[in-house]
Amino acid sequence: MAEHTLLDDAMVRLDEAASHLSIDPDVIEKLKYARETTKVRLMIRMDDGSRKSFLAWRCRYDDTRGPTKGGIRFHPGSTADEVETLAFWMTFKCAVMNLPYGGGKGAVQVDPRKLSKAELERLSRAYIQAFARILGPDRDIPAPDVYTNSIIMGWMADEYAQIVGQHEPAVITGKPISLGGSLGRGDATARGGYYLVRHLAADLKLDGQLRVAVQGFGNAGQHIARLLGSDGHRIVAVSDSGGAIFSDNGLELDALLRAKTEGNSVVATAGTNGHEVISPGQLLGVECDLLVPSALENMIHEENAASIRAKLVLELANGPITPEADGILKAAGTVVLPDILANAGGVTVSYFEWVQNRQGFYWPVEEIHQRLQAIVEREGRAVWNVSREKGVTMRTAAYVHALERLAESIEAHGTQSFFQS
Ligand SMILES: NC(=O)c1ccc[n+]([C@@H]2O[C@H](COP(=O)([O-])OP(=O)(O)OC[C@H]3O[C@@H](n4cnc5c(N)ncnc54)[C@H](O)[C@@H]3O)[C@@H](O)[C@H]2O)c1
Repeated sequence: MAEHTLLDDAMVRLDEAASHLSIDPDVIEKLKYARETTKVRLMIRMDDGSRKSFLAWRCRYDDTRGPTKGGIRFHPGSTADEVETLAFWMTFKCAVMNLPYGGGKGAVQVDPRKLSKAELERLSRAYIQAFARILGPDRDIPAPDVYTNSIIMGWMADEYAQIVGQHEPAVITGKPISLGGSLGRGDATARGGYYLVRHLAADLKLDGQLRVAVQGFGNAGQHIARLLGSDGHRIVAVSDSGGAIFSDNGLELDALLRAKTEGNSVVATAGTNGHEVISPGQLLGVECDLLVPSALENMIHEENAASIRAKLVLELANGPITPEADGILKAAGTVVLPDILANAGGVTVSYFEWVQNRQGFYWPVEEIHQRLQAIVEREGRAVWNVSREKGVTMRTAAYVHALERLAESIEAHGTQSFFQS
């Protein structure tokens, strides 16, 4: 039997959305396949003088609505299937938020924790050397993703500038502020999700202090814990790749953040402040109102979805719930705020960074937050309305909302009926 890929799962969502709309078959034909996916081997010199090669990809999935936009992931498990699926999701995410972008994504199959800083810099620059002809502020604009960060984006922007012979900060977003990055990019992904939950709280019948569990404690996970914690909500469980930690009275966030800054897992805080170690599986079953998957894709699947007790799931990670698990959560009455809406704050502030780079005029952080909040609330409300009107989940509603926009753009180039008339 053919292997069931991540992209197959993504197509299930596309077909489901299409079944609620009357759109031209041309649109589906265009969105079923990536426009281009380039695979290369990056060869770098290691500190010990040896050479080592790493597989790398860049996918431009669809650029009908604008230049392709999407992060670069450094992960040992990355594959072409994962890159294309993430690029497909970016296509829909940008359309949900009405950003003038298509979707793209990139990855290097590497465990960056095993590289020295100098090796990491050489690898980041090698990525840009390999893909410079695909990239550009009007073609394809990368950003950070799992295990990449603003320092890496700064090296990459510098490498691109050296290749094209001029300053071109808008080619990449998520840069350090001093190199043309935007204020507010650091916590944008979590902040977008936070604004979404706040905006829909009354509709979702959320009231008072929430109990929150956060799976994955990197950029997205740490910031959502901080934002919700500062509103008085109780973070009762968090996990990272080293394990999970729980406190019924609420975890001490400063201790968790300190552990991460010192390069440790959250489990290093066990035994202090009432923190106790639980298994990663137990985290999903913790008694809470809100579960925030903020790690990797497919973490919530057929085998563990039934253990979830949260009433609401905010998908800060991309694709953390499989279609089978979606069905289980729907049957249990759990509302899922889907990735393409819930974590779109990151790409939205990336868009602001690109706009500021191009206009050469930079906004204060308050303006970034206001603009982000306005877009999240506008599109979050639109998706909520589609969900009510069509009686579908928030995920299907988000896909329907995005697909309508994509269809309009694709159809504007002419459809079968146009060419036959
Ligand atoms: N950073 C962004 O702007 C952004 C934007 C949109 C979506 N996302 C998505 O959010 C997710 C997290 O991204 P990030 O930028 O926070 O990455 P990150 O590398 O900063 O953090 C990832 C976290 O997940 C943890 N993790 C890995 N395997 C785990 C496991 N098996 N169980 C529990 N935790 C595990 C890691 O230890 C780390 O704490 C990804 O799906 C990413 O695509 C990020």
